[in-house]
Order: sequence, then structure tokens, then C-alpha cells
Amino acid sequence: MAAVNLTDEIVPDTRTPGQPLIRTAAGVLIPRNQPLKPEFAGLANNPNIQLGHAYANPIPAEAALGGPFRSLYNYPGIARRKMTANEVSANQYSHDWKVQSTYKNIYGQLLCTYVGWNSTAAFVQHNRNFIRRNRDVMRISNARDTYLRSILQDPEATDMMKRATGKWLSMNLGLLEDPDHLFWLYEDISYYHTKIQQVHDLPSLMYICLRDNLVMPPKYKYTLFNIVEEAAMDTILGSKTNKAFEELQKSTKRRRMEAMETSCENPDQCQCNTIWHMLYAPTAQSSGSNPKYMRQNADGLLDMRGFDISDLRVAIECSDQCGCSSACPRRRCQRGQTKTLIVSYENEIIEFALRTTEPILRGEFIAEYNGVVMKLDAGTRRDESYDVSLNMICPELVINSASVGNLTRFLAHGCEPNAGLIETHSRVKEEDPLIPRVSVYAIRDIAAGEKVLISYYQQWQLESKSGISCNFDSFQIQTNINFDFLGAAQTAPTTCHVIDSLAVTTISPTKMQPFTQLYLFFVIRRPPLNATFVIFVFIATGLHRYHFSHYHRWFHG
Ligand SMILES: C[S@@+](CC[C@H](N)C(=O)[O-])C[C@H]1O[C@@H](n2cnc3c(N)ncnc32)[C@H](O)[C@@H]1O
Repeated sequence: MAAVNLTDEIVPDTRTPGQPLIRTAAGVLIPRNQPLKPEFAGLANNPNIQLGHAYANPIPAEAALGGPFRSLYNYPGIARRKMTANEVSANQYSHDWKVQSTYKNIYGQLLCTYVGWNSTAAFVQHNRNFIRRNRDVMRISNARDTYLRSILQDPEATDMMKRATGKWLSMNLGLLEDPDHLFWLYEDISYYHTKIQQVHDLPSLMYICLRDNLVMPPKYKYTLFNIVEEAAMDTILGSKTNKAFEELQKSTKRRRMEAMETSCENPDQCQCNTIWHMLYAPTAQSSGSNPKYMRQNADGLLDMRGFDISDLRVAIECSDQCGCSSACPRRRCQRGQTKTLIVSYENEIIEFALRTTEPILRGEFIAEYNGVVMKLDAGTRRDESYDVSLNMICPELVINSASVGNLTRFLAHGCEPNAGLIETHSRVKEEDPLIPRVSVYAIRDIAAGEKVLISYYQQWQLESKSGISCNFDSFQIQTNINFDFLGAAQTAPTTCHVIDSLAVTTISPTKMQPFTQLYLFFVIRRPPLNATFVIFVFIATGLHRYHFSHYHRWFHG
């Protein structure tokens, strides 16, 4: 075997900034102290594949210098050792250091923080040249401020959320003097994850927690390509979907192909429809499910009408063999995210969720779901709530984003989802392995500021035999009975949360005292566990927040 491209650690892509189509296709995890399998020889020589023993988020060079300050928080890819204001002046560092972010201070002056320096070394900037030289940073700060101002105008935002915008909109002295404040950790995570996004030509990423007291931000490693465990790579290499087009043609029985249009820039050479027929189209022998072929139109949009998570769906994208450019409508996942999204802390139950800062059209691509591709029966413990299955491309595998992933790991469950996951057969080069990919597309138009929600559960999981479902109508029946009993019939559920096997609905009855909330907890039956259907009713005056988090913890053990 020629020189093996095996490193200790797989790292976020920094090799080809600005050229998304020749970036890393995947990282493959090879167990330590084990020889590289001969079947992996092709991977070892493929410049688009990184082979390594672990996935790491190294601290970028400009922040790695370090200083005497050691932050309380140890997060992957985030500089922990930083320089303080004293250290900076003792070493006479210039203000040309790389700018991390900017804010207005309470006097309306422009204040800036630097990469690898702590908050005590934030400086006021008077110079117009500063704005000219740091347009990128200013653009991100302005987008953040626009989002925060929109919260101030939002009738649904709570008083606490509005109050908390102050921390970001005008920096106060207290925060500057407290470099261990969680606020700075949020700022660091936003900066370092944005840096990885930018290498892939993707928009910035912000983490925001609009609460008086910030909660710990999420801790995970950030990746924009899938990391494949060795056993999963074996499965991929042996799978029919991984075969190169010509090989597939030789090994597939000729079938009559229904003529289909393609929006590919080069329709005569486009192979996508043939791949659909050879790999995924239902045959006379196939029984049961009827897989759906998702084809982008000339604008790169998918027809998401009638989206149902129990359907099998696959989108097929062009490879270089189709002879089209990187701008081809049928390479939408390859081009990646274009809308700026925010990871926002919602509440004690949902925790973090994704919100869009820009309108998204129905059928529009939102982002790729990245994480670790692993075998379903890998035997390793994982948080399955971050699993996405690959029923069409490789049913034995899942993508799990609990410890390594990208922003899509924050997609929350919605009873009325506005987005859906689409398995995506996509590789830039035909000689690359076909790493399973999953894209997130909008099911309906999504307005700026809205949460991006998917449905976690299939209908059979939500509807037990006793008729419990994540459906406001059925909750309404239950709640009216209870309110009749309380003498307050004119009520309506306001929110519905589903926590794993638990559904919670919060109701503010009109005839009850102000601030009184009623929480109904439903345990949803999930076959094969035929757990008894339980309803707890709590009437809490003033203390409702306490009850909410208390029972949440109780149910999670
Ligand atoms: C894929 S994660 C989503 C990200 C997660 N919220 C976080 O902060 O890391 C799935 C978990 O989010 C929470 N979650 C998501 N949507 C929810 C909802 N509608 N109601 C309650 N919890 C939700 C549940 O704890 C679930 O197990």
C-alpha cells in the first residue's frame, strides 16, 4: 500500500477554504493499535477522506498562543487559556490582533473583543478604519443585533427574554469584569463554530440564551462532514449503493426505465434518474412501502407536499460524472446551508432549538444533518434521541449527532413540523465512497424568527390504542373535561411539548386566577411497552416554573 494517509486525529476542514466541492467527504475512525484493513487502501489514498483514530476540534492557531488566564470551562475547540488585559499591555501587543466580536457599550461606543484574549482585554474602538477592516465581524454583530431587536418587538417573547437581550445589545461593565461569565462561553462557541462554518462557505452561527441566568451551553464537537466508524465503513463499502455508476450498470438487470426529466444543467449526461431506477425504485417484487424519489426543480427546491415521516424518501444528487457545475440545482446538499440560523435556548423542557433569522421557502434546503455514522447494533451506548435513520441508503446504519455534529442536532420536535429530513444519495466524485447523507428541507414557508421543527415520531408512535396523540384536538377533549370540573370550560391548550415518551401540554385557563397554569402530563404508549396511560394534573400558582422543571427531571430519572 502506498503512503497511508492515517493521522492521529481527524480535524475540521481547513485545507481548502472557499472551495466547498473539494473539501473532506468524510472522516473514518480507525481503532488504535489495529492495522489498516486492506479494503481501506482506496480510502487511505483518497485526498477527500481523512482517516484517524478520533475526531478532534483543535483550537485555531490564532487563539492557541494562550495566556495566564484559565477559563473555568473546558469545551472542545474553544481556547481555554487566554490573555488578560495586564498580560496584553505587559507584552505590548498591538490592536491588530484578530477581532472576535463587537458590541456597543452602555455609552454607545464600539467595543471589541479579540480571539484568545479574555473579556478584561476588550477595547473601545474609535477608528473608522476598524469597521472597514473588520467588515465580516461587523456583519455578524449586526445580524445578531437585528435578531435581538426583533425579539423586543415580538409579542410572543416573554419579559425575561426581552430583558435578557440587554446582555448582548449593550455590554455592561459587570460582564467585562467577569471573564468566567457563561456569556463569554456562548460568545466563544458562536465564534469558533462560525469559523468552521466559514471554511465551508456557510453562514455564521450564533448561540443565544435569552434568560436572566444563562444555562450551560451545549458541549459537543462541531463537524460539517460525517465521521464514519470503522464497522460502519465496512458496511458502506460492501453496500450496493456504494458501487460506482458503471459497476452498478454491469451488475443490475436491465429494466424498462420510465422516462423522467432532470433539472441537471447537463441533462443528457445526468445519471441521477438511472441511479434511482437501479437502486431505489420499487419493483414488481418489492412489497409494502413505496419509496418516493425527491428531485430538485430548476430552483433547487424539492416538492415536500404531503411529507410524512413514515414514508421512505431519497434525493439523488449529481456527481462530477453528470458533467454539471457545482451550481447545478441537483447538487443542493453539496453546496450546503445558505440561511443564517440561531441555536436558541427555549425552555427547561426543550432546551436548545434552531431558529431561522431569514425566511425559508417551502421545499428549500436548510442544512445537512452531520454526525457520526454508526451501525445500529454497534453495541456502544449512545443518546438515541440524536439518531437519524438511513432506511433507504443503508438501513443498518444511523447518523448520531450527540457528541459530534453540526447545528442540525438542535432540531426540536414539533407537533406541526415545518421541516423534514431527506436521505440524500450524494457524492461529489464518483470515486469517493457513497457516505450516507441526510438533508433538512422546509415542508412549508418558514418566517424569520420561527423555530425549525421536525417530527420525531411516526404516527404509530404518537397514537396509542387509547387514542393519545400529539394532536391538539385530542388534548382539547381531555382538557375540557378537566376544566368543566373546575368550572372553567372556555380554555385552550397553548403549547404541546413531547419529551421522549412524555407529552406535556400547558394551559392557561381564562377563568382561573392570573399566573395559574395547568400542566397535563401524558405518558404516550410506545409499543412494545404497553405502559399505562397516566395523566397528572397540577395547578400551580406562581410556582409553575418550579413544578415544570421538577417533574421534567423526575421523568428523566
Ligand atoms: C435531537 S435533541 C434536540 C436538541 C436538544 N434540545 C438539546 O438542547 O440538545 C432531542 C431532545 O430535545 C428535547 N426536545 C426536542 N423537542 C422537544 C419538544 N417538542 N418537547 C420536549 N422536548 C423536546 C428532548 O429532550 C429530546 O430528547
